[in-house]
Amino acid sequence: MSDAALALDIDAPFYVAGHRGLVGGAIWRALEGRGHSNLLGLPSSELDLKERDDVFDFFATHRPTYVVLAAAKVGGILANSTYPVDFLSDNLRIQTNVMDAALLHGTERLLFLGSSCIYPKFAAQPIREDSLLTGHLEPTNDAYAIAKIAGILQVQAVRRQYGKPWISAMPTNLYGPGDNFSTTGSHVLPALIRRYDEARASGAESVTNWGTGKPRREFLHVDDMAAACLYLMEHYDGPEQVNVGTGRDATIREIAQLVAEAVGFEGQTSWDTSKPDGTPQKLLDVTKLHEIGWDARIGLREGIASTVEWYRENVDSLREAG
Ligand SMILES: NC(=O)C1=CN([C@@H]2O[C@H](COP(=O)(O)OP(=O)(O)OC[C@H]3O[C@@H](n4cnc5c(N)ncnc54)[C@H](OP(=O)(O)O)[C@@H]3O)[C@@H](O)[C@H]2O)C=CC1
Ligand SMILES: C[C@H]1O[C@H](OP(=O)(O)OP(=O)(O)OC[C@H]2O[C@@H](n3cnc4c(=O)[nH]c(N)nc43)[C@H](O)[C@@H]2O)[C@@H](O)[C@@H](O)C1=O
Repeated sequence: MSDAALALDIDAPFYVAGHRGLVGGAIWRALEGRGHSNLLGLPSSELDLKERDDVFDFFATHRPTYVVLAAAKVGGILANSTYPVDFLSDNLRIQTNVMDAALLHGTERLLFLGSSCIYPKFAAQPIREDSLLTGHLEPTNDAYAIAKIAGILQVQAVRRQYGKPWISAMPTNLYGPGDNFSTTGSHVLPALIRRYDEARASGAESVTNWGTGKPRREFLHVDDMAAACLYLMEHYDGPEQVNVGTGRDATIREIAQLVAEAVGFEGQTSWDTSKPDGTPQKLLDVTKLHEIGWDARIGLREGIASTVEWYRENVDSLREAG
C-alpha cells in the first residue's frame, strides 16, 4: 500500500489492546495527542482477552478499523523463567483471539508487538530481522518467545491468505512512565530505579542487583516506542517484522551506575550471581527502521531522569495498587 493509503483516519474506531500498560498507555497518549476521536480500550477486569467468546463479542460490537495488540503477559527475566506456562499459554490465547476476531470483523490494519527475545540467544550482534529462527532461544524466556514467534507467523499468514496489510514490530527492552515497578516481576530498569531510590531514601550503604552485571542491553523510552508504532502503521506494509530500538547498548553495570546517579545514591553496589544473567547481549539492528524513516529521539540519561521523576510522583499509588 502507498503512504497515502496507509494514513490513519482519526475518526475511525481504533482499539488499543492493553491501553493501561506501559506501551498501550503511551500509544493511547500519542493517539489522543494526534486528535483521534474514537479510541477503544478496556481493562482486563472488563474484557479478559483470554476469553474467546468475549473477544468476539467485543469485536462484533465495535468493529475497530485499527488495532494495536499491546496486551500480553509481560515480565522480567525472573517472572519469565518462573512462570513459563503462563507466558506461553496466556500470550498464545490473547494474541490468537484478538487476531482471529479482528480478521472476522474486518479490522483493516493491525500492529502486533513481539519482543527482541524472539531471536536466538547467540545471534550475531546487532541482531538483524532475518536471524529469526536461525538458532536456539534463551532458556529464561523461550516460552514467551515461542508465543511471540507464533504471533509474527499469524500476521504473515493473514497477509498471505487474506491480503491484509497487517504488520509486526519487535521492540527492544522498554522503560518509561507507567512501567511495572514490582520487586520480583519487573524488568531491570524499573527494578533499579525503585531499588536505588529506596536505598537513597533509607540511607542504606549498599544495594544488591541480580546477576553479574555483564550482560548488555539496549533500552528505548516508551514514548519513542509509541511514536515508532504509529509511524510504522502509516509507512510500512511488509511481511517481515521490524526491529524497534536505538541501535546502542550498555552493560547492566553501566545502567545501574546511570540510575544510581539519577536518583542520587552514593553507596556501594554488589551483584547476586545466583540470579540469572539471561542472554549475554541483545542489541537490535535498526537499519530497516531507519530506512523506513524513523529514528529514536529520547536519550537514555534524559529518559531515566524523567522516569525517576514519574516514579517519585506515583510511588504512593503504585504501593496501593500492590
Ligand atoms: N516492557 C518491555 O520492555 C517490552 C514489551 N514488549 C511488548 O510490548 C507489549 C506491551 O508490553 P508492556 O506495555 O510492557 O506490558 P504491561 O504489562 O505494562 O501491559 C500489559 C497490558 O496487557 C493487558 N493484559 C494482560 N493480560 C490481559 C488479558 N488477559 N486480557 C486483557 N488485557 C490483558 C494489561 O491490562 P490490565 O492492565 O487492564 O490488566 C496491560 O494493560 C507486549 O506485547 C510486550 O511483549 C516487547 C519488548 C519489551
Ligand atoms: C524485555 C525482555 O525482558 C526479559 O529479558 P531480559 O532482557 O533479560 O530482561 P530483564 O530486564 O529482566 O533483565 C535484564 C538484565 O538485568 C539484570 N538485572 C539486574 N538486576 C535486576 C533486577 O533487579 N531485576 C531484573 N528484572 N533484572 C535485573 C538481569 O539479571 C539481566 O541480566 C524477558 O522477559 C524477555 O522475555 C523480554 O522480552
